[in-house]
Amino acid sequence: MSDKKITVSVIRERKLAGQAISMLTAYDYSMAVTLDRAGVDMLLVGDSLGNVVLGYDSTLPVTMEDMIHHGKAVCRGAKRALVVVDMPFMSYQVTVEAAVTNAGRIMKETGAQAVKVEGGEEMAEVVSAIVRAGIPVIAHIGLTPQSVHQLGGFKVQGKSQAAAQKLLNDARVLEKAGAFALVMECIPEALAQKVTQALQIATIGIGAGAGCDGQVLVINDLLGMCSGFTPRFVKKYANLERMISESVTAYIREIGEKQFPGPEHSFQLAEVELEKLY
Ligand SMILES: Nc1nc(=O)c2c([nH]1)NC[C@@H]1CN(c3ccc(C(=O)N[C@@H](CCC(=O)O)C(=O)O)cc3)CN21
Ligand SMILES: CC(C)C(=O)C(=O)O
Ligand SMILES: [Mg+2]
Repeated sequence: MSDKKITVSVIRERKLAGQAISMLTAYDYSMAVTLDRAGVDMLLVGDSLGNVVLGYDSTLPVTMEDMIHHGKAVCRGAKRALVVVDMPFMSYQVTVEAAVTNAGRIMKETGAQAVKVEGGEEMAEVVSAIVRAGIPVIAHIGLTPQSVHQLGGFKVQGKSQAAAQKLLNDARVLEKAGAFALVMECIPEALAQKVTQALQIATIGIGAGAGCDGQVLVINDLLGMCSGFTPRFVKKYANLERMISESVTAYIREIGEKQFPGPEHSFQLAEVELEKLY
């Protein structure tokens, strides 16, 4: 594996070559370093940090300052992976001008290579304006968590013929608007496959089946570090919560038993110096 920086052109070439694309969320420096070294292609500073890092029950309270703060940390750790920062709720929905200004702030202040925005055809103008400013954009359709109250909950999208047709149309319009990739969240596998075949740009699925050009997951879900969040699309590759809990329990016990710190963790004073003390 080459350690050259992944660019938007590399992602385009991967789609054409039929080579799978891997993406994971990261919210801090040490996780970014670890995932980057493991070879993940793209790191998403997701607004899911609202849930996972900040403890909100949705992504709606997340601010530009939150995204920039965590985006900077991730960019410092990502040598090879392409870093994408989610635009937070209300940073791009009010006016096209504000959307471009905020996308520009994210690029200037974090060093990310792209931004991501949620929404279908209604976001085409925003996407093309940001792209015109020279900023690569990933679009995001299907279950768009910033619209959870309009969607009426976290439910699979595109299940009726009309809803599926709208998503296919949204995808085509967003490609035309200049998005270089498309995240599809919680939609039927056959629909995601149809969209993937219809587009020249890469599709990245989360709960959208194996027919996408790539996959994304929230890192805490994959590692088993977010108790209680178990939608169908999550595969737990580890149980870090248990490992952390067992490690900390051992630490507490060893403190009580004077097992920690041992001599190897402590600094010694020469006997002659000790004798001089009065
Ligand atoms: N830890 C975490 N992981 C995520 O993937 C994630 C977040 N947080 N926060 C922001 C959004 C919210 N997301 C969610 C939240 C809930 C479901 C969910 O309950 N899905 C059901 C659908 C059930 C149905 O309609 O049949 C599922 O079982 O997958 C899906 C995505 C995805 N994002
Ligand atoms: C789930 C992914 C696609 C996302 O938008 C996030 O983590 O915020
Ligand atoms: Mg998001």
